[in-house]
Amino acid sequence: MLEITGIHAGYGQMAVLRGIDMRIGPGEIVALLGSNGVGKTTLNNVISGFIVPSAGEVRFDGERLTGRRPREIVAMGIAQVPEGRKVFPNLTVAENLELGAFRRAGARKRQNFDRICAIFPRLSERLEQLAGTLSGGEQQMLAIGRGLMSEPRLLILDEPSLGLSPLLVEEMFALVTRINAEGVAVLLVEQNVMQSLGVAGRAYVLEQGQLVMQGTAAEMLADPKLRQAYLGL
Ligand SMILES: Nc1ncnc2c1ncn2[C@@H]1O[C@H](COP(=O)(O)OP(=O)(O)OP(=O)(O)O)[C@@H](O)[C@H]1O
Repeated sequence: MLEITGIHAGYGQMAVLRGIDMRIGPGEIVALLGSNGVGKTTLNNVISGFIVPSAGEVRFDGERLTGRRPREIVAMGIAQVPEGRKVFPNLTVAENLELGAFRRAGARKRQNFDRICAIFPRLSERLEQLAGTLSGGEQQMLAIGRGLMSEPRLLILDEPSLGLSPLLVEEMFALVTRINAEGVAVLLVEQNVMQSLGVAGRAYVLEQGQLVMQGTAAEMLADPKLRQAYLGL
């Protein structure tokens, strides 16, 4: 479904991504693992159209995404939930969700709204609350809910577990599985290696702008290099 080929990208003179090849199939959960500053967010922004790569291309269902505007990419079926719970603090939960549905009207919008309330009961109990007064975990759920309002076939989650308490981290990963069970493919960008490999079918490891490891979650977990470098085992 998503095919990334030979992507090079950076900021000005600084090269960040140096030849990335990646595939995500329909209905998969794929984890993109790597420590701080290796280029994970940069790759997300290339997929979402916020950064134009200097070389390579991204295709979705065979159609070229590279060079398209972010809103066109959303309309094609890819939603990105950026790192850091970027909700509109002075709008209510319901209004934040509505904003995610800019390309849907009427009955479809209502259906999506109801579906998201069913996935996130915590949000459905707080629809009229200002988003800025939600807890950190609730804001993260709202950001994901807003992404789902555009009915994506691929949802990109950038560090959804960041800053959450251990219990909420568990809940977040369970939510990822639930969203995926509804047919949405997920690219899960995470530093939380163990839990990501618990829900993902496959994973890639990014180091200094290059993919250094890839395989099924089971292969990754059994790999001595990964265990040592990322799990300290
Ligand atoms: N707008 C920008 N201008 C210049 N450099 C940038 C910009 N955004 C990111 N960088 C740099 O690009 C490199 C990769 O950043 P990126 O945010 O992609 O990493 P990351 O793997 O997502 O890290 P983290 O897990 O810490 O979010 C870093 O060295 C960062 O400082």
